[in-house]
Amino acid sequence: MGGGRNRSSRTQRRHFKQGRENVWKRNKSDSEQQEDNQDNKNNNPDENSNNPTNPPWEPLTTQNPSFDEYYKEQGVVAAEEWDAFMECLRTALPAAFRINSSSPFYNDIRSQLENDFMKSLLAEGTDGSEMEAIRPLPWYPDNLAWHSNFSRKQLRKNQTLERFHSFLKLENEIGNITRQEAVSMVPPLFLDVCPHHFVLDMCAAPGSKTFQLLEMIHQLTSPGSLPNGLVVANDVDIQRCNLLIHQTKRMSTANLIVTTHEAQHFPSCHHNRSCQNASECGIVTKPDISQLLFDRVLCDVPCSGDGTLRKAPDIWRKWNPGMGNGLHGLQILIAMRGLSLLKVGGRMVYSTCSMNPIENEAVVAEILRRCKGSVELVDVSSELQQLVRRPGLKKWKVRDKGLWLNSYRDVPENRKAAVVPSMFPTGRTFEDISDNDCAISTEELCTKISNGNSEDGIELEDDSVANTNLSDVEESTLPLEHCMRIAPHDQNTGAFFIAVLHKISALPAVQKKSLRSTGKLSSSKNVQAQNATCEVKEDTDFIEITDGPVSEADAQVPETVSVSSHTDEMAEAVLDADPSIPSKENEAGDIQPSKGNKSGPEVVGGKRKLQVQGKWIGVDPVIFYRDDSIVSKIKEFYGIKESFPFNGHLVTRNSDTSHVKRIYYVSNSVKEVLELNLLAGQQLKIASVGVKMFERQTSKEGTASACSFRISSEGLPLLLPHVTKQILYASTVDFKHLLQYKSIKFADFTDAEFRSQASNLSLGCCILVLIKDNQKAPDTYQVDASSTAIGCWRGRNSISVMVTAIDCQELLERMPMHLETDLASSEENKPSSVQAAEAVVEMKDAEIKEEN
Ligand SMILES: C[S@@+](CC[C@H](N)C(=O)[O-])C[C@H]1O[C@@H](n2cnc3c(N)ncnc32)[C@H](O)[C@@H]1O
Repeated sequence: MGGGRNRSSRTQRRHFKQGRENVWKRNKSDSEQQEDNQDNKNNNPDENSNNPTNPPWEPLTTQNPSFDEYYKEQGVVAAEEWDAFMECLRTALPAAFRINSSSPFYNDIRSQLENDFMKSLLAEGTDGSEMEAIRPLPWYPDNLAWHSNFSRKQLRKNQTLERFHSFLKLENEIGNITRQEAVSMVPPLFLDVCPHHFVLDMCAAPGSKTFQLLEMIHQLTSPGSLPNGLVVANDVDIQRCNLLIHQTKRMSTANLIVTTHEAQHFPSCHHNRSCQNASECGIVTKPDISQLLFDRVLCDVPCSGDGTLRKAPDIWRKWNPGMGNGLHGLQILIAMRGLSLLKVGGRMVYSTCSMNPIENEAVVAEILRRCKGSVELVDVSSELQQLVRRPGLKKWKVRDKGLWLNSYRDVPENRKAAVVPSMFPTGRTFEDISDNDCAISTEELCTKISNGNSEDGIELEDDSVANTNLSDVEESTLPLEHCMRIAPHDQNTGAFFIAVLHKISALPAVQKKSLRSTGKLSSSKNVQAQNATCEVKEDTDFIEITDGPVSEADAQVPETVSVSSHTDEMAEAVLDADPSIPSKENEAGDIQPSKGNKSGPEVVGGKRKLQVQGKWIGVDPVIFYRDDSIVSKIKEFYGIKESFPFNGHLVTRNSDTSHVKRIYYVSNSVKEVLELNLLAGQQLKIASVGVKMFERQTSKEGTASACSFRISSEGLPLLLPHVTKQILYASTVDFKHLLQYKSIKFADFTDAEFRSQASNLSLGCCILVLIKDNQKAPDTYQVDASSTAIGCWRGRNSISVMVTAIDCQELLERMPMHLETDLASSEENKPSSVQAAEAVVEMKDAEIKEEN
C-alpha cells in the first residue's frame, strides 16, 4: 500500500486514454492493416491477387535506402545479421506490460497470469504459438513484466485470448498494470534505485519510466508510511507533462514532484541571498539540504526514435541521418546538466530509443571527455544477465549532406556549424581551431584526458595520438564497449541504447568567457560549432551549463542561456512581468501552456524567463497549508492519530488559502525540497506535487457535515492506518452490496451490527473497510497492505460509495468471494431502497466528476 493506488475520476482516465500513446492500438491504415494483410497473405497468398475487389497486398513503406546505407556503413549489426535485423524491424512489435508492484493486487495479477492465462492458453494451443503469446520477460525481476505476442485476428479467434485482452484493458485502466514497451523498462532497472534515493527523471513524459521509478521508491514501504526518497519528473513539453501527471496519478504517491523545465537548465535551487530567513518564506525550520542534488538521474533524452520503427512505421518515410545530427548537441547539454545535478557517488543512466551512434556513443564519449575522469562508464555486464545486449560501438562515421565524414578534418568549411567535433569518435578538433578561445579549452581538455590517472576509474588515453591515419575511420579509446545496445532481433523487441555512468568526483570547472557576451558569436559559424565543446562552467559550489549553440541543425532547439547570475535574471523577469495574468487554482494538477509557447515558457525573447514576484507565469504556486482551525477540524473528525505528521506536509495550489478546494499531502523528502525551493526563490516550476488527500465538499449535504473536507481516494491508503473515527467495518456481503448498488439505506444492511455502526457515525465522509474472513472485531482489526477500503458518504439514512464505477467493478472482481450464494448476480436480492438510492449515487458521481 506504499504508493497506494488511485481510484480517480473517469474524467481523468478518459483524458489520459485519449492523449496517451497507445502502442496496441494502431490505425487501421498502418500496422493493423499490415498485420491483417500479412495474416491474409500467409493464409492464402493467392487470394488477394485474384480478387479484383480486394486489391493486391501492398506493404506499408518499410524501406528507406538511406537508412539501409547509413546503418550498414555504421556496422550496427554484423553483415551476416543484416537480413534478420531488417526483417525484424519490418514486423509489428509485440506488446509488453508491467504489473505495478505497488498495487495491492499485484500478487493476484501475477498469479492470474502464471496460473490461469498461461496455462489455459497452453491447454487450448494446437501449434504452440499461444504459449509464446504470453510469457514473462526473463530479464525482468520477479515475473513482473510480460510479453504478449498475438495479432488482433488471433485475439478475436481465441476465447482465452479475448478474456485476456479484456483483463489487460481493465487492469491497465485501473492502474494495476502499465503497458510499456519491453526495452523501455530497461533503463530504470540499471539505475539501481533504493527507497531513500532522490531521483531526477530529466525528460520524463509520458511517464512510463517515472512510474517504474516510483515503484522502486515505494518498494518495501509499510502501509501508512512513506519512503525517504522522491522522484522529480521533468519534461519541457507541457501537454506531455499532463499525460505524465495523469499516468502517475494511478500511483497515488506523496513522493513525486512534476516540473516543466528545459532539462539542460534544470535549476539546482541554491539558497537565494534575498531570502536567507526561513520564516520570511513561511518555513518553520530550515531544510537540511542547501542544494537540490540527486542520488540517481535518468536521462532518457529526446532522440530520433528509430529504435521504435516497429511500433511507429511512419518513421521509415521520415528517417534521415540529419535527425540524429540535429539532436546530438541538445543530448550532450541535457546529459551534462544531469551529471552536474548528480551527487558524487551517484549513478546516471543515459538512454535513447535510437540506433544512431551520433545520439548514443558520440554523446557518451563527449560527456566522458568533458568530465575529465570525474565520471566513469560503468561495466554492468554482470547485471540483468538474461537481457541480451551488445557492446557500444567504438568506431562510427558522420553522414552530412550526402557525404561520409571520417573525422572532423573531413568536414567542409561551410558545414562546420552543423557538424561538430564531438560527433566523431575522438571528439578532436585538430589544428583548425587553434586560433580561438575554445581551442584553448579543448586542447587543455585533451591534455588533461591524456594525463588522467587510473584512480579516476577510466583509462584516460590520449585520443589525440590514437589514430595517425586521419583519413581512416576514427576509433574511440574510451571504454564505450560498456554502453549497451539492444538490437530488435536479439529478443524480439524495439531497439534501445543505454549507458550507465558513475560520478566519481565533482565535475571539473572550465572557466570560459562567454562568446555571446563578447559579441563574437554571430561573427563566425566555426566559432559557434567549436564553442559547443565548452559549455561547462563552474560556480562557487556548483557547475552549470552556459551558452552552447551546438550546430546549425540545432536551430530548432530552444536557445540556451546561462543561469549563472540568478539575481540579474530575476530583475529581468520582473521587468518582463505581466501582472495581469491571474494565478488561478488548477488543482487537478494540469498546467496550462503559456500563450504561444508550447515547448516551455521559460524562453522568452531569447532570455530564460524565470519568475514574476516569486511565481512562474502560468503555473500555480505551491503553498504550505497551515490553517490550524481547518486542520484541527479534520484531525478531530477522522480521529487522525498525532503520530501522523501533518505539520508542513499539507500544500495547496491556491494562494487564497481560505478558499482552498483540495489539500495535497507531501512526504518528508518532498517537503524538504519545497522548503529549499522557497528559500531559493521558487526556482522550480512545479506542475504537480504530492498526493491529493482532502477535498472540500461543496454540495448541500456536504456543507452540513461537521467537516467539510472528505478524504480523497488517492490519499486514503496513506491515511487509513492513522484514522480512528468515521470507520465502518463491513462484512463481505454488505461491502459487495455497496459496490454493486452504490448506495444503501441503513435498514437494508444484512449485518445488524454494521447497521448500528453506520447509523452512529457522524454525517459526512467515512471509510468502509472490508473485514477479511468474517473477522468481526473492529477493535483488533489491523489495517495492512492487503486491506481493502473505500471512501463513502454517511448520509441521513444511507451509506453511499464515493468511488468510480470502474473501481467498483475492479474491487468486485478482486474481492475474496466465498459466499454461499452469489448475491452479486441476483437482482432479486437487491435491497429495497436501492432504486431510490441510485438517484443519490448519480448525484454523488456527478459531484466526484465535477470535483476532479
Ligand atoms: C524519449 S521521450 C521520454 C520518454 C519518457 N522517459 C518515458 O519513459 O515515458 C523524450 C522526452 O523529452 C522531452 N524533451 C524534449 N526536449 C526536452 C528538453 N530540452 N528538456 C526536457 N525535456 C525535453 C520530450 O517532450 C519527450 O517527452
